[in-house]
Amino acid sequence: MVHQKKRFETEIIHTGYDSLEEQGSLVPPLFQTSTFTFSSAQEGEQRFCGESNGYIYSRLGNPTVRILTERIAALEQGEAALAFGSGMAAVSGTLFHLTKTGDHILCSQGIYGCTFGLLQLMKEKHQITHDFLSMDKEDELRSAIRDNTACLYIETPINPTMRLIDLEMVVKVAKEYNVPVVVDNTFSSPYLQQPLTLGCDYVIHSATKYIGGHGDVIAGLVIGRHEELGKMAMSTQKDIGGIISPFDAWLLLRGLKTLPVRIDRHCDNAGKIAKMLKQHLAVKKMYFPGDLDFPQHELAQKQMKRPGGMISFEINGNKEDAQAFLNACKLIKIAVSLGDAETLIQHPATMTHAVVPEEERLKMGITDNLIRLSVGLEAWEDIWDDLKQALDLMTPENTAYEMK
Ligand code: MET
Repeated sequence: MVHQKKRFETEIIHTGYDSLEEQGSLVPPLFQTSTFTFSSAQEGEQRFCGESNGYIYSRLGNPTVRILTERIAALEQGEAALAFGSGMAAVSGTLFHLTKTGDHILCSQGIYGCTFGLLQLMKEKHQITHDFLSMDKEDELRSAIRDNTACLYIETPINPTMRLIDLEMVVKVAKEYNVPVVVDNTFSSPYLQQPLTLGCDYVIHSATKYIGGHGDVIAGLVIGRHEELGKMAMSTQKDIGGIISPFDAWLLLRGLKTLPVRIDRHCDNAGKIAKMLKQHLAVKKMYFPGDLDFPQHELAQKQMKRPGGMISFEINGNKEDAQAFLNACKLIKIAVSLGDAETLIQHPATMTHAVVPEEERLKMGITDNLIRLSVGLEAWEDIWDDLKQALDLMTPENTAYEMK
């Protein structure tokens, strides 16, 4: 199919698929098959040695997965994409692709707990070391890049503190040293932020979150240059095998179609909830890029189309108070993950970032009273009513302890 570039909201529905090539089926077919038959032994031989094009086996390629990867590559404005069985398979695939024993990875000061765990593993097994850096000053960044730095690994917004990294600045410095920049774009989705257009080299998504959007898939995506991803496919997919299932790719294609509509609604709801949260006495600090007092509000406006649907906040009190607050929520579900229709709330210190040692966790800004909220698609008034009744229990006259 000749691909003529259209606007984001159109590409997300049409790219990579022509219904007339599939008997008019409006929706891309689900090729739920492990293997593909050859018309002859010779054809099998030709496919294995690359002399003829065609599918062989779903670990090496699948038509439903191909539509997904072509579509996400177009949305992130990359040349190619790979789909993995989880966000962490996408992270580990990318980092294993970019590093060798003895290398160094420079990370944003704050990364998802399991990514932190992966870096520990890479250090123990392959002597691949890492450092964390706020990356808010050019000179500090220059001094932190070493001869053996294999890549910069960045989350922005950072899970769960919502701190941002100025990608334009980071790319400028990284290019001086010829170091690739990898960005986990999960919190924004390609609708709000497209790091490759700023010169970053790889974008990663936990597609489990906003891209799937319905809480029914675990998957990951990597977008980047054709040549590099081709090599990554040969190692991390052909040989290590962390691929997505065709059904999960099909579910992601289904979820993806409504991404712009969903994200706009997530953003609308989050903006309203943030305004209310900020005024509540039980809320000590709030971290939301759309808040005028958010220290990086200007950067958010420069780098992101809208501030997103994630809010973190500290409540007055300690870990037990934070847990009591979560327990008092009724409509809002206590769960990790994010980007679903349902509003989800979680306690990073004991859940998503529980594996990070306390000292490191505090350096990342994850205190015991920090709470992360993934604002869902419900009526914002109902989300707020639920938060308010739980927060009201935390005010001095009516403390969490009375609830217990
Ligand atoms: C297994 S814990 C977390 C899942 C997900 N990455 C989150 O941040 O919520």
